[in-house]
Amino acid sequence: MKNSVSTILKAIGEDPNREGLVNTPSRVAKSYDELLSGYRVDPYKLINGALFEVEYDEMVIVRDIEFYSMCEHHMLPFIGRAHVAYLPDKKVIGLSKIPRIVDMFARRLQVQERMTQQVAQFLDEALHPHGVAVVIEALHLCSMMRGVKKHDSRMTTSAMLGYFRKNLATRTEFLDNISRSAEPLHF
Ligand SMILES: Nc1nc2c(ncn2[C@@H]2O[C@H](COP(=O)(O)OP(=O)(O)OP(=O)(O)O)[C@@H](O)[C@H]2O)c(=O)[nH]1
Ligand SMILES: [Zn+2]
Repeated sequence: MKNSVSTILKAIGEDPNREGLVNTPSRVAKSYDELLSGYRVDPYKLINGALFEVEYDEMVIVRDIEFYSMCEHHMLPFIGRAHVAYLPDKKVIGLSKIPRIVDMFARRLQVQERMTQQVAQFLDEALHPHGVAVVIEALHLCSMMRGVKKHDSRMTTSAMLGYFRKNLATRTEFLDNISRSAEPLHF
């Protein structure tokens, strides 16, 4: 990775040996290691058995989970918030585990649609709930600082499984709840 970054520095006309850049290849390598660490995470280890049997069958919603991801087309960041809900079938998951799952899928080269589905599908597989819903809103730097240069266009994607897909009232309850979200996205 370090050699490749040096090559990029030369290709853009920089001198990779000048003082400010000498350590840049190793910094970038370290930084990618962190930003793209999601490939090396086993999601079942991540949830660490934090699944609990509870007689609770109403909707659980965790909203405004901030995340940082990288688009696979340009390797530029997209950042935003995920809102996740599920309808438990006797099993609930530790609260902190949902943001951890979002982070794990965010820290890969992604398109927002796939990331949305992966979060929903993993929760479905791990919890076997009556339904899962994931809505993600994000700003894509590739559309803001280059290309079409649209600063305010945010992308919203959703994945609805089980009752959230079949039952309009369930979906509406979730969407109403997240529409009362915090302040708008910004950099
Ligand atoms: N659907 C989707 N598209 C994305 C995402 N991230 C980036 N893109 C888009 O991926 C597309 C790649 O298009 P290309 O024409 O191959 O690449 P490009 O020439 O850099 O495109 P422009 O961004 O239009 O300049 C662009 O339209 C991006 O806006 C994402 O998460 N989901
Ligand atoms: Zn992009």
